[in-house]
Amino acid sequence: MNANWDKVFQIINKPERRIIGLMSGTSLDGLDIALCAVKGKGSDTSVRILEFKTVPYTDGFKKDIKSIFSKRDADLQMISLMNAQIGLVHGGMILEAIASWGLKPDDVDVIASHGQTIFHAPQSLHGLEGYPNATLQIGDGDHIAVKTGIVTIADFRQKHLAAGGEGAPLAVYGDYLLFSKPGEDRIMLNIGGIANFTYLPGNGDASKVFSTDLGPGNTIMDQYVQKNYPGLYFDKDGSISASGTSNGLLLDALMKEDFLDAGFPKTTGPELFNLSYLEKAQKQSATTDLSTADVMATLCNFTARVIVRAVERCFGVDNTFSMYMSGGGMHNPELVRRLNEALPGVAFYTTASLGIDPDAKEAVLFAVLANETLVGDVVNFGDRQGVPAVCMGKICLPY
Ligand SMILES: Nc1ncnc2c1ncn2[C@@H]1O[C@H](COP(=O)(O)OP(=O)(O)OP(=O)(O)O)[C@@H](O)[C@H]1O
Ligand SMILES: CC(=O)N[C@H]1[C@@H]2OC[C@@H](O2)[C@@H](O)[C@@H]1O[C@H](C)C(=O)O
Repeated sequence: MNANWDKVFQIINKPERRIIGLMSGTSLDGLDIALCAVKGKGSDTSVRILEFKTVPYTDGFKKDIKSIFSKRDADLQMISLMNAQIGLVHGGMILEAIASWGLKPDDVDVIASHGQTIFHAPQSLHGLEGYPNATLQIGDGDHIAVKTGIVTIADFRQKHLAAGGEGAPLAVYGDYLLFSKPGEDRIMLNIGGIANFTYLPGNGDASKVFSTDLGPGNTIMDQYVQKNYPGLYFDKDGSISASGTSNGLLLDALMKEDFLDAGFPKTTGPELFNLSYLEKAQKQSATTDLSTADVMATLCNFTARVIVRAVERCFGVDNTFSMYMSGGGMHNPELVRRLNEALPGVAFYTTASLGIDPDAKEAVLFAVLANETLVGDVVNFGDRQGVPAVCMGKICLPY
């Protein structure tokens, strides 16, 4: 038997696995690295975060990724180069993180790598008849495995697509396993570049659990700040949006989009929600002369409205569920204020109160997915559309 498999079997047979979960999302701000101690499988999974850090991307690296990100006419050579480059850069960041924690690569059993999404194309977005749902994450797993010497599980979304899903949101699997609680209806809201949530009914009925993208997120706000406030990457603490006034006409135009009215589950990305989307809405509503602060206030309100509309669609006016937030948007007080105001009576928490650092949550979820691939039984949600019963990821061996 190839010695690599011996290593994999040893990992499978351990009572507790040390898994590094990685996430580098649509905000392109950096790589989240969560070293997790994972025990058990399925609903008996337990996770302790041993270490966590976000390693910021350099400006040059951001620029390289942006040159091929969410663009239909990206340079094929650059995509090929970046597939290897992202793997190498992530591998280097992981080695540095491991050393900074006083550990060695041998102390880590597995890396669970999301990679960098560069294009998300569900049928609902590309609209091309006869073509499947598609999504593309680059940052090759073999490069990470060889550079670090650690077994790497990567490229999780392709199996989800192959089994009939849209390749996202994958949060549903980990959220269900880690955070379901008998007697409490929960919404696990992640506000990253794109906002999404998982609904976890308190009666534990797996056939009702789902996870869905909602719309933006921070993505349009981030893109607008980067264009109009040179030197800034995002609206830190919501100070720009708090200084402006939300414009009703522009907000109405932004809310007019079929995706926002489509049923759950659904997925999207910056391929739809971008500065062209904003410009179109500004033209339609004759609000092209708004101040940048007012545009930011409206965009912040837009994100809040998108989330609130989806929550209301799920629960009507019944506000007896609890909301557990994660993702960078929960650090924006102006956005959270708007959510609190629009959803009175809803108990807002972050996943910190469930023992998981909200900034690490998505990285942790990939560690859980990798654990399931190694030792789990397939999580079955009743084979409904959008949540196929699959384990995911490709196993990349270090030598
Ligand atoms: N202090 C803060 N004030 C306002 N916004 C913040 C703050 N901290 C983070 N953010 C927002 O959060 C974003 C990063 O969020 P996060 O890392 O969760 O996104 P992501 O994982 O890249 O996206 P996705 O989940 O869509 O893939 C930043 O770009 C910024 O918009
Ligand atoms: C294609 C893709 O990378 N989608 C991401 C993105 O970021 C948030 C939202 O859009 C979500 O659908 C997904 O990530 C999370 C981790 C998920 O799959 O659950």
